[in-house]
Order: sequence, then C-alpha cells, then structure tokens
Amino acid sequence: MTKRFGAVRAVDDLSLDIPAGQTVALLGPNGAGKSTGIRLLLGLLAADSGTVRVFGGAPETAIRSGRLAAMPQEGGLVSRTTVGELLGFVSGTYRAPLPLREVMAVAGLEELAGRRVERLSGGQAQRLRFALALAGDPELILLDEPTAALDVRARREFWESMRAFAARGRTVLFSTHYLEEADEYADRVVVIDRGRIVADGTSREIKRLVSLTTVSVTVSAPETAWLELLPGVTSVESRGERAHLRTRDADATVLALAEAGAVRDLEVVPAALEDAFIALTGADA
Ligand SMILES: Nc1ncnc2c1ncn2[C@@H]1O[C@H](COP(=O)(O)OP(=O)(O)OP(=O)(O)O)[C@@H](O)[C@H]1O
Repeated sequence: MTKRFGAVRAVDDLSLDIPAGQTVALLGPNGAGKSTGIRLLLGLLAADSGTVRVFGGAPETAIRSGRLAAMPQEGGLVSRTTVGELLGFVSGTYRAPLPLREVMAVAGLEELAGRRVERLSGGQAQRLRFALALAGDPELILLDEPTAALDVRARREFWESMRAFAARGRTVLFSTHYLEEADEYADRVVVIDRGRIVADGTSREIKRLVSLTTVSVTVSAPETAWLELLPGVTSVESRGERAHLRTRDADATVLALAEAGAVRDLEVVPAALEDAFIALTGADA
C-alpha cells in the first residue's frame, strides 16, 4: 500500500503479511512511516493505493468485533475513576471480554485496582492503556511506540506485560526506534525507512544480512596486508599487535586464519543490531 502526504511518500508500496501468533517489531528512524503504517492498518487513514486486510476483512470490521485493538500513545484515560472502575466499564462494552482478573494480571495492575487514574505514574498509566486495549480479548494488537515516554524500569515492566499477552498465542505488532526492544521482544523485525521495507527477518538474520562480524587476533608480524585477502574479509584495522577483521563470513575467515596458523587470542564479535540498522537505513539512530 502507498500513502502520500503532498510530496512525501510516508508509506511507499509497503507490503506486509503477518501470520497469527507472531510478535513483529516495526523498526525505523523518525519519519520512517511507522505511525502512518499503523494508522493505515487501523483504518484511521485511507491508503492512496493498495488494500489492508485484517482477518480477511476491513480493519473497521475487525475492530468492531473486538479482534483488533490498538493502544493510544497518550490520553484516552478518564480521570476521577479508579483503575478497576475504568477497566470494568470498558470491559462491559464488549460482547466477549477477557475476564477482568486476567486483564489485570497480564497488565500487572492487580495491586492498583483501587488507585485513582490521575495518580498513576507514567509507566502505570501506560500499562492501564494496554489493559484497556486487552479488555475485548483481541487476537491482534497494534502498539505505536508503546514505551516512548517510559523510563528503563517502566519499559521493562511494560514488555513483560506484552510478553504475557503474546504467550497466549496472540499477535502483536509494535513500532519502535529502540533497537534493543526489537532485538529482545520481537520474533520478527521489519526495518522500514522512507516508507519502504529495507529488511525483514529475525534480528539474527538482519544482523547477518549486513554481516559486520569482527574477528580479532593477535599477530606478531607487522605485515598484515595478507589478512585482507582472507575469505569474507572486507576490511582490516591494526592496533599494535591486534588485528581486527571485519568479515561477511566469520566461519570462512576463522578457518583460513587457522590454516595459516594465525589463531592467537581469537575473538569473534557479531554486529550489534544498531550497526545493522545504521548500515541498512543510513540513519544515525
Ligand atoms: N498528517 C500528516 N500530514 C503531512 N505529513 C505527514 C502526516 N503524517 C505523517 N507525515 C509525514 O509522513 C512521514 C512518515 O511519518 P510517520 O509519522 O508515519 O513516521 P514514523 O516512522 O512514525 O516517525 P516517528 O518515529 O517520528 O513517530 C514523515 O515524513 C511525516 O512528516
């Protein structure tokens, strides 16, 4: 599907199939098109071309039946009620809600049922928004940068809730520009940049795709030019006796080093997802 805003192609011929049960991270720098993509999936925006199907139908139908839910980034909470009252009210509007006790447990709100909404911390409020999205027992949930405003601890607690939900066999799509979040919490990482998918796979595959593994060895001879000729090696950096080889095929490089009898203090460090991300999008994340 494609969505333009004036001259900007916010989403550019993007095609994504999400099987049930997957946790997918939509990873991309600012302005990559993540929010636009999610709003298209929710039917909040109409695509200029292409179609969105959720469970074989229009997003509106999936939302009305409670099978699709989303969590707002902010707002959406009524004050002067308690957590329990608000959840109870929202739950009552669904035909087949998730039992309240389960909603509370998944979102980690058991201790806060009697707390007034306006007294919640940022992290607790975000877990309440998550709980509200869970109330109708959706099969698919869309989270647009759910942890954007949270500190490290609240972020971890939020992801624990998300995991508890995913563990019920549910499907989750979340957007983030936190590389570690995509790495740690998603089964699949879809990297988007300027509205297009630039990579799609497990975080392991994405790291391998840009193959930035570094193989380091101690070399006694000052001459290191031969290292550049080893299989897989793209560049060599020498610091004193230490040579750092960037390679797209660590296995082949290490094997060749071994054949040359040059394996001393061997160290193999795979690329961080951050490096992969920068290499893929050219973004300074
Ligand atoms: N309502 C709008 N009117 C005009 N341009 C828009 C509108 N919404 C988004 N855009 C533009 O579309 C592009 C994609 O924006 P989008 O918000 O989808 O990106 P994003 O990946 O969610 O970014 P962020 O991480 O900053 O939230 C950007 O260039 C943005 O300026």
